[in-house]
Amino acid sequence: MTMQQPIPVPPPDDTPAPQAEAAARVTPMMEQYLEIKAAHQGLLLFYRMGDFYELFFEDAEIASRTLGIVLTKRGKHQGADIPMCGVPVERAEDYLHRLISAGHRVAVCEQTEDPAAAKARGNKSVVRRGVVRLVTPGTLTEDTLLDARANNYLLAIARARSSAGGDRFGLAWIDISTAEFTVTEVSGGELAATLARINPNEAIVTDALYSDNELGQTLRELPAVTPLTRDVFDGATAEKRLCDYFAVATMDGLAQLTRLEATAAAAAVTYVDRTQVGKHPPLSPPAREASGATMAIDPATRANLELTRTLAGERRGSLLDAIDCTVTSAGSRLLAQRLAAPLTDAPAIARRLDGVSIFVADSAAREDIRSILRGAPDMSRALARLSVGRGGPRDLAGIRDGIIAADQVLTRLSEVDQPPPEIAAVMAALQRPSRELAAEFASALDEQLPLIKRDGGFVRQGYEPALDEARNLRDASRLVVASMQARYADATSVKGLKIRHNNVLGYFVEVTAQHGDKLMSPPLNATFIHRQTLAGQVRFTTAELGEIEAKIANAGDRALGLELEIFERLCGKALAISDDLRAAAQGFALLDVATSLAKLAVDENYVRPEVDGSLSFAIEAGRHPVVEQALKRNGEPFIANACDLSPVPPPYPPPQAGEGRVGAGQLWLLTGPNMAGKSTFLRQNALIALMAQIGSFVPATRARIGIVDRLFSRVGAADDLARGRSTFMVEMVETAAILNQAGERSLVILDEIGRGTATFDGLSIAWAAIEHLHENNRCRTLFATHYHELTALAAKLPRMFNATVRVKEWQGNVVFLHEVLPGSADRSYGIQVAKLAGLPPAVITRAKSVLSKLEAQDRGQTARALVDDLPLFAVPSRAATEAAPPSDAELLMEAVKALHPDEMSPREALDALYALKAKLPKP
Ligand SMILES: Nc1ncnc2c1ncn2[C@@H]1O[C@H](COP(=O)(O)OP(=O)(O)OP(=O)(O)O)[C@@H](O)[C@H]1O
Repeated sequence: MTMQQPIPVPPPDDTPAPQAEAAARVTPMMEQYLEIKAAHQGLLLFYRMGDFYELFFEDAEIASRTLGIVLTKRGKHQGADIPMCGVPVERAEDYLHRLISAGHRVAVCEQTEDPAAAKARGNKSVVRRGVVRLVTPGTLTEDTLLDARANNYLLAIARARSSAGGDRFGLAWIDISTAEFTVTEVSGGELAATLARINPNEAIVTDALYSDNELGQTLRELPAVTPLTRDVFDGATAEKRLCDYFAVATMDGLAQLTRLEATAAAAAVTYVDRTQVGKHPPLSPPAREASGATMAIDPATRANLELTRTLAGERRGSLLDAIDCTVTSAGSRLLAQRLAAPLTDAPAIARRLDGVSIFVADSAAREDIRSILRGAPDMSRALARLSVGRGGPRDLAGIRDGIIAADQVLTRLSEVDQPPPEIAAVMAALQRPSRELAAEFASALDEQLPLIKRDGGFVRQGYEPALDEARNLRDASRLVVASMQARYADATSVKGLKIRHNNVLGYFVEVTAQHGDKLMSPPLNATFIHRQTLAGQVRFTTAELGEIEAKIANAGDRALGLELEIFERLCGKALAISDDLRAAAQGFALLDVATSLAKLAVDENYVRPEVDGSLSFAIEAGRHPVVEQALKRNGEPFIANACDLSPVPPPYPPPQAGEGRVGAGQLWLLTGPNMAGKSTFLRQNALIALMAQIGSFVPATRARIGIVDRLFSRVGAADDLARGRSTFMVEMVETAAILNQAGERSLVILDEIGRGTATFDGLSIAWAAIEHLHENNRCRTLFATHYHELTALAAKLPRMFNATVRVKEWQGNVVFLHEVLPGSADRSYGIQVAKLAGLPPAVITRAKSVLSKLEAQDRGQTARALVDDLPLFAVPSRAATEAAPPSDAELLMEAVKALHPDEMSPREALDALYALKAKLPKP
């Protein structure tokens, strides 16, 4: 989070001492600067001076540090040098980009009158200047400043304090580059997960909220937070401000908002208005998001699962990167949005899946549509730029090409047999934009278009007779200049005589120095009027040249004026149908996502998941989407594994005394050696659930998933020193969140909790956490651990099952098979993995001898003895004795009971015998 300190502004009635008076005198320009700066505290002021934006005082210091540009001085203020630095206007976007990325906000101040006009008012007059725009991270529209594949959200957060406890928050987020506008209301407990999902580039809050201690931590997670005065968040005027923005008498027809949502929405539009200084970017009416409509995923889980970024902050290696086969930036943005907010409504998910299925089945349609979309422009961002006056001729062409592409897509889609509702809706959206508009744009715009409209040259010959006439005149006059040059060369007998043009002299005659005198002497000096002598050349003008110059300038100005008029006219026509154009753009994005997910499903061999209202979680031959792709690149296979956390249908397992609640999902305890693939297995199941609920096919041969409403993960461990938390503290904070919040519909994955502390503390915490998850949270859970002692709990907890990842030992080395099977691991093979990692042989030998001594003391027995004694392991809802760990004899009995000799191969029977023997207490 970045904020700036205001620069020192002199007190208005500062009366300087006589001797200091001269030094303290403020120049008129500095006076103007300070006045503008005072009105834009907290922003860097880009103050236009000729071809540069200059920054002064602390702004200059910040900019020179951030941009690595030279810090100079200009004059004095109150006796001290004024630090200054500048950026050239034509490269301003590049510098803006870097400042915004560093979290700064910038006020762009332009000269609003011609310097000549200022001069006319008097010699000391300063050119009038005004701020034309505030550039802030959340309100960008320029392509160069935006990431094409990500949304750029501005988020307003409004809080309602509740005396009954439990604050509520209204959230409104806008992407002005695409006109999206969404609102929702959440509780304090849901705030962090919702902010992580929206992932805004800038948030606005009241001053009070900004300095609120409780919220400080949550806000600091955001890239930029801007505090604003209370009036922006005034609930009483919210409705009116929204109505003003949308130019309606009442908001009822556009959206039904709660007061808190309206407050946040009004704050957001007020800020947009302020930053665009009078321009009014069109926004879609606020779409209200129902609470619980999306899977809640807290920030830690998002980070741990590496959904859109890896833990190292890269897009490459994230789930999004692995599944993103989109061909347009709008499609890529939509996919990222969906991944951030998986749905919880089974029918809505099924509709998305229908849209994907059709293109899985029809490869020809899929590829044809993808190739049309590949060439289609980003219409929504073109439209947004046009609406705030920052568009260029290529944006108009973007609208034209978008409509043409819509026609091509429609033609191709009409061949698809029985399009499902989602695709039918896309087709309806693509019909909307006016075809006449595309035809008109096609006849108006040239083939090759400049980026900016300023210099003209984008209207097609033949589109407007008046323009053609002005251009002809301009061009004909240029021809006249060419013939004049020939004539002058003849008349003066100076072959090398040239007529040239520059911005200072306009058109002029140029000869080399040796011919200069000739033209300055009679009779030629009657025609040639000397203007300038340079080292090698002498320059002249003539009366005739002056006349022709005026003609060319007039015709050129007229042509340019006409072109700009045409631009505005076309722009107005596009904006008049902006709703239709945005609907079509959204249609493209939807189609891109559907066809790209279909391509992914086909290329990667994914299956359509069955998503329903049950509590099932049954995955057959599941794979990790990211690890599988990485292994594939190296030509290695990924070993698929099943996972079933579905409620166990009675009568299995054998009913427990007093235990009538077998309806909830299972808890799998996964043990296995290091490097066996436990984390991969845990994550892959979470990712499969997530992919299913965004409406994607999944890496498995079959998947049945009962809607997951919250996803929790505690995997990996990292210090959070910035927040002053150790690895273990981070682990416990995240575990606490899970134990406090997970419900029956949640999916929880926990990897090695307790490992960050002393063995017995860790084991105890893990033990108690499993009991709590099983008895109180009753959620579908995957729990990986190296504490093999925990497997004993399976005998007591009816919905807990042990699973292990198989390895083979071969010639003293460990071979990873990555197969997940029922059962438990007998050891961790940590030393073998350490050997693989290249620890010195002496260390390995020593570790082995220490291990065998420790094993002789049997840590498990000690633990169990401790466990028997401790009331800690009693679950509140059950009798303490029920949760007590079983004795060795009980363990053996359980293991024998679990054997089904008739279903075993001789090999499996032999393995089972060895496993039983391993369970015998060590002498
Ligand atoms: N199913 C699989 N098929 C193929 N390779 C796999 C599979 N699962 C894991 N791997 C490979 O094994 C490596 C280690 O996996 P993972 O990190 O999941 O192990 P782990 O059991 O969690 O280890 P540790 O206990 O040391 O954290 C992965 O980087 C991956 O390359």
